[in-house]
Amino acid sequence: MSQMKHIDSAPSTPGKFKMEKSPYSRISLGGAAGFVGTHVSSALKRRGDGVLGLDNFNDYYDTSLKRARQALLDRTGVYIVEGDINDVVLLKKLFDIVPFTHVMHLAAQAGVRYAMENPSSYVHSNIAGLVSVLEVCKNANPQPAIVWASSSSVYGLNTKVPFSERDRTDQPASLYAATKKAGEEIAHTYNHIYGLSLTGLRFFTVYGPWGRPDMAYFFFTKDILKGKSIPIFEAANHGTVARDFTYIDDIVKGCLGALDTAEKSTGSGGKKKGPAQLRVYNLGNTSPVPVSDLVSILERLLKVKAKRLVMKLPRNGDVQFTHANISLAQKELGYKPSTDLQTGLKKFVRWYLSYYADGKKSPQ
Ligand SMILES: NC(=O)c1ccc[n+]([C@@H]2O[C@H](COP(=O)([O-])OP(=O)(O)OC[C@H]3O[C@@H](n4cnc5c(N)ncnc54)[C@H](O)[C@@H]3O)[C@@H](O)[C@H]2O)c1
Ligand SMILES: O=C(O)[C@H]1O[C@H](OP(=O)(O)OP(=O)(O)OC[C@H]2O[C@@H](n3ccc(=O)[nH]c3=O)[C@H](O)[C@@H]2O)[C@H](O)[C@@H](O)[C@@H]1O
Repeated sequence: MSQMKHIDSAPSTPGKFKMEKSPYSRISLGGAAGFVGTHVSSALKRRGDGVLGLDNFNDYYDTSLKRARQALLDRTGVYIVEGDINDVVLLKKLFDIVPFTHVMHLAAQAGVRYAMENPSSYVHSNIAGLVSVLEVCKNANPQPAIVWASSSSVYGLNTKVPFSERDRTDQPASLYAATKKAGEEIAHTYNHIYGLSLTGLRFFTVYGPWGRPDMAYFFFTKDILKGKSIPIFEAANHGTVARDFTYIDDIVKGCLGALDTAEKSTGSGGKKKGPAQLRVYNLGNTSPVPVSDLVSILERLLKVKAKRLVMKLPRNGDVQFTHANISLAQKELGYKPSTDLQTGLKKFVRWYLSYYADGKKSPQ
């Protein structure tokens, strides 16, 4: 019942919620109050697309940050309906109000290590939730094109780098990775049986302003400023632990490229032009940086020396090294990341210091 109350409060006519500006798209954005969702929603809105957000505002991390992102989006004209992607009645109602041309599906239980604490939240959002979204999309007329977030974690224990889309993804190191891999297989099924157009994006460790407090660059910043020690994982084989850290603005461009090149399905009554798209792309940065170097950059930007606690990489779902081959996304989506880690972290730190400056908010 409470879900219905939320949707009843969604505007059903254009106003703040403008959806009808042809030739622009009408986009349903799941996970809009999340880190990536906030940036993608506002970029879409800025260029004239209609966006309706959906988010359940769960408390995996500080909900006040999600509410602050919501307030930011509200000012740009993006409305977020509060509800769960597993609520099929709610989803159908949204599709009745708006004939969406595209679905940008970013809602998920993110985070690699938390999967050991709360495995069922991953099954709920990343498997059951994805199926709910696809069930509703399959029955919608017209059928929307779907772009959704997979993850670099699907490469799992594969050590052949850089990872390209054709490489093996059958050795996930975490339950999170397994649910993202399952999502890719589920996408295959809905494309095969129902002709849904589906594009999966394997993001590589995204960072930037309005980011996620559970991610290392974010809580390292908080703890360095507090003078607390930070655990830096070192591989048992003494090899480098590194990530292909990717700045949020580059990821946004990749998402928009994927939406713009996604082929719309024709819906139940229409004639299909041919087999619907089923695509998957790496969205990374091509230059992995050791985690210890990330800490050095933060030290310089914050002008505080970190208390480093170097420890053996625990078996906690983390993989040792990620590196994206992005040539496919470059060719087909026009994806061209342009922000290096130093520049991107500078923007993050500037945001962090100003966001928490007034002392009324504190990072949790
Ligand atoms: N940030 C990264 O480094 C990264 C890397 C690879 C993949 N991804 C994927 O990209 C997507 C966005 O990630 P993010 O970093 O913005 O994470 P996020 O946690 O900030 O955003 C996800 C949003 O989805 C919402 N949500 C979760 N379960 C929901 C449900 N059942 N119903 C409705 N809303 C729900 C959450 O409240 C949250 O606001 C996720 O699918 C994530 O797995 C992120
Ligand atoms: O690219 C991806 O697919 C994944 O990127 C991130 O996962 P991760 O790369 O593990 O990001 P962090 O949790 O921020 O960790 C970054 C690095 O810091 C290291 N780390 C983390 C925590 C810590 O206490 N110490 C430490 O050294 C990790 O081992 C890792 O190498 C996101 O959290 C996932 O949601 C996402 O799916």
